[in-house]
Amino acid sequence: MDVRDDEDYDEASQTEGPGRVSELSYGAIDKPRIEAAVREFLLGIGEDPDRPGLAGTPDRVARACEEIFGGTQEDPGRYLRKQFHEPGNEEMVVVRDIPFSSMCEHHLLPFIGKASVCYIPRDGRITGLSKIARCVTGYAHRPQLQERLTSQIADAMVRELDPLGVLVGIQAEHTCMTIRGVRAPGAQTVTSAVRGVFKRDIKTRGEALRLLGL
Ligand SMILES: Nc1nc2c(ncn2[C@@H]2O[C@H](COP(=O)(O)OP(=O)(O)OP(=O)(O)O)[C@@H](O)[C@H]2O)c(=O)[nH]1
Ligand SMILES: [Zn+2]
Repeated sequence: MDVRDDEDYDEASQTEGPGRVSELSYGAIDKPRIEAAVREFLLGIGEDPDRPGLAGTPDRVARACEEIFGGTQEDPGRYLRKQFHEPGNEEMVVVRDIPFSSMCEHHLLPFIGKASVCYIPRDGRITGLSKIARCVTGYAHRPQLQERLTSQIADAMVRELDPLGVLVGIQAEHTCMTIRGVRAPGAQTVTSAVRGVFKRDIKTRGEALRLLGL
């Protein structure tokens, strides 16, 4: 069985329900199982899964799931291990407005937005800029909560780079709040995760928030 290797994986929140552990292979996409479930789902909403328009749908959804949830067994923090050394550089780095889409774990509906990551390297220990965006995308490829996504990115930065500080901000629109339920289109959820010097130093945090446009 594949076991997720990221340290901050919140096992406690994943243990609800009967017989889960024996049935689960974290991060493995079992396409036949998804196809069977989609067929059941179509029956559940009163559709005929064999009508021509829907005949290919279970396969399509299974392939879409590979794109949306694929790679969840890998640690997205691994991207940050591509590092460079600029001795003495302890200046703020900001990668702003990284677009992402993720799936809300409560409704399995997308939430879509932008993530911004700001950090201050410790003695010039920096990572490739694209690796920060890859890390965001990696954590987004799971059933998620926006708050958890935000913290996981910040914690991966701390773990892999040991920076002086990290601030992650995410702004997203949750379709579970727009196309159903409360139906509040346009409502934006903003979350932040603050680590290290940004936690202690209000002036530095203010500068970071300004650069992040938050
Ligand atoms: N904190 C947080 N809540 C989320 C996120 N995504 C969805 N939710 C919320 O999860 C909650 C689930 O509430 P429930 O009462 O169990 O579900 P529900 O009956 O479908 O709730 P409504 O959406 O209010 O109709 C809702 O308030 C959602 O808005 C997220 O990323 N973070
Ligand atoms: Zn939701």
